[in-house]
Amino acid sequence: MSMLTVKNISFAYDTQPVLRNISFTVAPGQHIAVIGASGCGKSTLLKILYGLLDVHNGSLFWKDQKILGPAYNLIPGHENMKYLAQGFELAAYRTVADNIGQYLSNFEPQLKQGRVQELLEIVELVPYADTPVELLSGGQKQRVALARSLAKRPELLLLDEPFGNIDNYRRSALRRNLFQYLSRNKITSITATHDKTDILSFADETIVIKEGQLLHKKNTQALYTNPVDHYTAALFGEVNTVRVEALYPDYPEQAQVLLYPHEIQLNEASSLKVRIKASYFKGSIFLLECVLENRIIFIEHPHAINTGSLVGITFSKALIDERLNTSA
Ligand SMILES: Nc1ncnc2c1ncn2[C@@H]1O[C@H](COP(=O)(O)OP(=O)(O)OP(=O)(O)O)[C@@H](O)[C@H]1O
Repeated sequence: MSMLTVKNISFAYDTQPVLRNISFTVAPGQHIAVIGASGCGKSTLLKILYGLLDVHNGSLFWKDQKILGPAYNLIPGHENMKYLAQGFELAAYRTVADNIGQYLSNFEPQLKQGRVQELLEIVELVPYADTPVELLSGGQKQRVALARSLAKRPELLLLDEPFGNIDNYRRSALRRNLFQYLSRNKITSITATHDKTDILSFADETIVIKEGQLLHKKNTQALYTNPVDHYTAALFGEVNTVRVEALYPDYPEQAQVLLYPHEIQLNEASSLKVRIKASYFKGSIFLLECVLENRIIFIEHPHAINTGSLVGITFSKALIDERLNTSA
């Protein structure tokens, strides 16, 4: 049974539609990512799910209960959910521990203290328990807000760019802690994000929004592995559109395929040549910017290649067949 059902919802702040005919369901325990270009409507969707905005058309349900917006519901926000907004607010002069425990009952102080301690550990802020929030960095504040959103054990957690301000060093550990915690406690989550690591490692399913419309809701691995449109594939990083016939003359002239940079290899023997424009160091690999038939493509390679060199490239025929069948 689905926990959340969204049926054909549309929304506009003024006359310009922001979300159009969005429908999907969420099963208990799922972790869902919402991705899409900046301004496509991700934050707006989360606010609607939480009941902070009134939909113009359609309806949404928490289990069997209709989710009502502010026009029909005096207390904004749904009691079984928690929403962590991008512009979260904390009590600046109160300590980290006070902020995290802000909405917890004071009837059983020991219980409350234990809970706050557990949350401090998840967001790795134990040494800052007694520090006033105003003295923290932006990323530390974000971690306090995240801990506070977990405090009352929501059934569904709605996260808007939850790791936006957090440095890479902390981000990976925090992300692992958080999703382990959510899974262990059977908390369902919907995360709006730009970060492909959030998506690929932690989202069972991904919703893709383009200009206010739902383009896909799919298993994340399937969505990445079989890219069907350039917009979606590009949300995961660089992607190339390649004319198949350029390498395999048996294919129809107009056949094109989407290939990630790691799916194209340099090969001296190949008759299909690219001109190297630049090599970008990416840590474990170099990203080569190349010109193929007057278009820019990106290729991953273990080394840098001299700018201006003409090199052969190749890509797997089996992969092409798979891609062409998928997009057919
Ligand atoms: N309060 C508001 N009043 C009027 N227009 C708004 C308001 N909030 C957002 N918008 C507009 O609605 C559209 C969707 O905004 P939204 O914040 O939902 O996008 P987003 O996908 O979350 O973007 P980002 O990834 O940049 O956070 C944008 O065109 C935005 O300018």
